[in-house]
Amino acid sequence: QVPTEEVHTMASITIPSVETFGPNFDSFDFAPRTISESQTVMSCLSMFEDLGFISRWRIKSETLVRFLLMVKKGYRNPPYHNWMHAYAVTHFCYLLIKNLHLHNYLEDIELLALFVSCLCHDIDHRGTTNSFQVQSQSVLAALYSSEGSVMERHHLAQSMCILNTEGSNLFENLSSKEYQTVLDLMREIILATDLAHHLRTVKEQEELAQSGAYDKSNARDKQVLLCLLMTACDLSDQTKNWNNTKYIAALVYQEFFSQGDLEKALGKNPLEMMDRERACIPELQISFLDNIAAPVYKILATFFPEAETPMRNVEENRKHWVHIGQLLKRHGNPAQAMSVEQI
Ligand SMILES: COc1ccc(Cl)c(-c2nnc3c(C)nc4ccc(C(=O)NCC(C)C)cc4n23)c1
Ligand SMILES: [Mg+2]
Ligand SMILES: [Zn+2]
Repeated sequence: QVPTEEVHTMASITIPSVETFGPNFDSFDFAPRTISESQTVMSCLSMFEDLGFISRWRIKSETLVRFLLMVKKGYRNPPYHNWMHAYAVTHFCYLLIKNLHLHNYLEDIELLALFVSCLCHDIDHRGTTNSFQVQSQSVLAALYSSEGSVMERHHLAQSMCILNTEGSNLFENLSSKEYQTVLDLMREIILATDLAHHLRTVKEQEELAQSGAYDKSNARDKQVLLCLLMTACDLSDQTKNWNNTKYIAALVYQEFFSQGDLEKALGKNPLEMMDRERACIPELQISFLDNIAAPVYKILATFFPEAETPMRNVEENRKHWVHIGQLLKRHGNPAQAMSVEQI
């Protein structure tokens, strides 16, 4: 259900080279959110082409364009979990494949599944958490709460719907065995984007990285690596410049505080990080970096020395939050929650 003329126009053009979108488009320091939203679908075409996916998997350009437009349309517009988040996450996956020579660690079909999962991983997100689905007894909770990872199961279901729609099935020219494999991989990868799942597997990721005994023929090793790479893509806004990090925090807390407002209206007590009256953003972000984001990029850099830049940038961003926190203590009333505009 995307306009046919738009599909034909975009499918008929020659796909621009990635350099069109910036000289260092393939460097870890490139911030994908500097690409305007109107250019994102075209630049996804360029990434598919540049990664060799179009010829390797015999993807028809009309099908690819329709798939990308359907995925983009599948995202709603909450402050953070919108199409631009999916685009930024997908761009980081492109950087990983280009800069870390992942072909020595993973099969081609696993890289395809990872890249497509990045595009789809948060589709139809409502800007609220899994626990909010259960608390508010949403339709999605009714469908999926018995298995957990409520939102992630919904993102997966929406992705499968698009792939099952005539004309937007990216994998139409894969063999039936390849087709089954890529869908199984997308299921694992998208379900792994639940932070609760990540927190259960991060220890294993660390041990595998430190052991130096990664074995490409070991299915579990490849699964653990894929989960690490997916989370590294999902949190990659933390690996860019301070301006980007500051902007992302404003978006994330707009989303969190809106959920907190809803929870108060429902007579529930929100978590401190969702309560605009209580949250101290610098403090919360320092603990998010320390407990969740920084370890991911440390482990990534342990696996891949070429991934040092993202790790260093996260450390840099933490220093900025410490500085902001000090300013707030010295000049602001510590009890007064910093408004997101003040960041
Ligand atoms: C990978 O999956 C997700 C899902 C949802 C979100 Cl919002 C994020 C995410 N992406 N950027 C951020 C930033 C800048 N700060 C965050 C602060 C807290 C949390 C959070 O969920 N804390 C709960 C605790 C039980 C882990 C998530 C944050 N986050 C990632
Ligand atoms: Mg998600
Ligand atoms: Zn995400």
